[in-house]
Amino acid sequence: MSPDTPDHEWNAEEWTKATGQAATLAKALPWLKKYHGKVIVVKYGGNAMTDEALKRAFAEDIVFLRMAGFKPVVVHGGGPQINTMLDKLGIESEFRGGLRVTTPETMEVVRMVLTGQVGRELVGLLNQHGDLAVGLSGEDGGLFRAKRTMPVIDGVETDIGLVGEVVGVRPEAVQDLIDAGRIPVVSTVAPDASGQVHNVNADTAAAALAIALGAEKLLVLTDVEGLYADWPNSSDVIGEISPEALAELIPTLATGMIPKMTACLKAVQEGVRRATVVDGREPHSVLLEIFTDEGVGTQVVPGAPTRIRTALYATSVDKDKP
Ligand SMILES: Nc1ncnc2c1ncn2[C@@H]1O[C@H](COP(=O)(O)OP(=O)(O)O)[C@@H](O)[C@H]1O
Ligand SMILES: CC(=O)N[C@@H](CCC(=O)OP(=O)(O)O)C(=O)O
Repeated sequence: MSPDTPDHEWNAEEWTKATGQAATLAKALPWLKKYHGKVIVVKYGGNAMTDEALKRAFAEDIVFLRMAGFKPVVVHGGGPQINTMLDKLGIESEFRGGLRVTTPETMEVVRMVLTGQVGRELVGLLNQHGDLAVGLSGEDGGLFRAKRTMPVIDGVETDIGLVGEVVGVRPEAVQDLIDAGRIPVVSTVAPDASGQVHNVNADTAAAALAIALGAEKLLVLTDVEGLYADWPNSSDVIGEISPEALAELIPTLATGMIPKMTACLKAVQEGVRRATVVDGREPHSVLLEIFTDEGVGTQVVPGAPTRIRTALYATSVDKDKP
């Protein structure tokens, strides 16, 4: 049934369903009160955005949050989509320390795919629910200022090309959209002081924006259940962890989890109340995370003792959920 369905006689099944829905809505009240008017930055990851049904569910969640009085801001990645385009063009690409080695040629593709393809698609999906989304990139309105980064890989500072870290944020353009009731959708290419555009990991950019906006929460979608305590040997998930304990763990992490957890750590260290990594393969994972006590994924919260739980899915360390 929808708001447009004409009134009619209930049957027993419909009545049970409707009372269940009313109970679910009533249970959401504490979270609606907690987050009403608050900014939540949601980082939508490349691997969690390759399935059509998941994409539509994500768009519904974000529009739901906005309609419920929250202020969601979407920062998107697009690693898999960049890989596909680089493959088509016959350009080789490698990752070091979870970051893409970015030549000037690769940079052109990154910018085209993130801002011209992935961002556009996301805006289109969100706008099927009422034209609230507006896309912008780190180049717009001086949103991000990047500085070339030299990550430490195996103990050595390494040149990986046009890869930047965010050293400055002017959140006004995003704040204006929020104030106008819109949903900003941000892609994460960013110029340095000379105007040279750099490739910025989307988790890193999402954290920088969450800090600059004074967000209540940073929510990062990924393609695993959370941060595994002993990846890839066990599927035990860290449910909750303090920034101090996470800082100790980061040097032991691998691949994409390095920038992701570093971003969560920085966000919480710099004023975001909590940062959570959730499984974007789960439909409606954003609503699940926000409207449940139990919590899903891995939360970084100041003062939290490390809490480890067994995985919800038996084969979590595999990429594919059963
Ligand atoms: N301790 C860990 N816990 C969970 N995943 C880990 C861990 N260490 C490395 N990984 C890897 O990091 C990946 C997530 O990073 P990435 O692929 O960059 O995510 P996304 O594309 O969603 O931004 C996981 O799929 C997993 O292969
Ligand atoms: C420097 C760097 O690695 N940039 C990323 C930017 C996109 C991104 O972060 O996408 P996901 O969130 O989907 O991984 C890249 O080129 O893939």
